[in-house]
Amino acid sequence: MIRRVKPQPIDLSRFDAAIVDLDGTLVDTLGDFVVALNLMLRDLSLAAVEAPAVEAMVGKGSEHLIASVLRHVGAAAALYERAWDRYQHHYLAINGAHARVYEGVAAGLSALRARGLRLACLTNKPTAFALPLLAAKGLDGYFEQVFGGDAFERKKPDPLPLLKTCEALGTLPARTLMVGDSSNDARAARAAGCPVVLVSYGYNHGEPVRGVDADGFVDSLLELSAQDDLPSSASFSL
Ligand SMILES: O=C(O)COP(=O)(O)O
Ligand SMILES: [Mg+2]
Repeated sequence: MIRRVKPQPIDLSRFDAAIVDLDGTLVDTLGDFVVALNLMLRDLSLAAVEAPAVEAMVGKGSEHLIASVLRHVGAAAALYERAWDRYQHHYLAINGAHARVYEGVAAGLSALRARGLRLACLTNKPTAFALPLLAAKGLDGYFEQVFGGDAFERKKPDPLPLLKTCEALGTLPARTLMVGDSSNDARAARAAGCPVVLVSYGYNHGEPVRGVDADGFVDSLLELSAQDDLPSSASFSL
């Protein structure tokens, strides 16, 4: 049976804070990933990868991405250390050059702040990649806290990073909304006890995002922050 959720505005007054994912939610970084990975592969004399294959591998951190790409091109896992070194070098050099902020992000973050929500950015990307990217895209000023995939012992979909981010914000998980683009974000949020809304335009490991167990879906962050006059595609069960 198809369960139809009557579209209704999310009640943002239920929340004190929002934790926002980076890749696939704030910034479309697929171009950066593809360019840095192909420079890495070239240094290792390996075949190049195409964007659709990379898109399905993004979201579980750089270690997972590099190991997946090496497997994808049929390279030996023993090349991992050298690959990681070359990847880091190239990614830091091009960080943000082939990436763009999604529509509605700046306005949506401003609106969430104006509604009194405190904001943290929580990504599986290394912190050393995340901080300069947010700054280069003019998004750093919105967030009180920024945590990368190396900030805690475990990454999303483990709940630990969300629980630690709530702790840093001083907010209760039940009053902290997770905003992401993938099942990784949703699983971490569910396990942490944070309500979760997913954007419809991200990566979600190459799978349709609306099949993920989440409390709602939006087509932009601006849509999330707009309580009135929601387009019909927005649906929430919160
Ligand atoms: O795996 C990554 O590097 C990106 O992860 P994110 O979607 O958590 O920002
Ligand atoms: Mg993401």
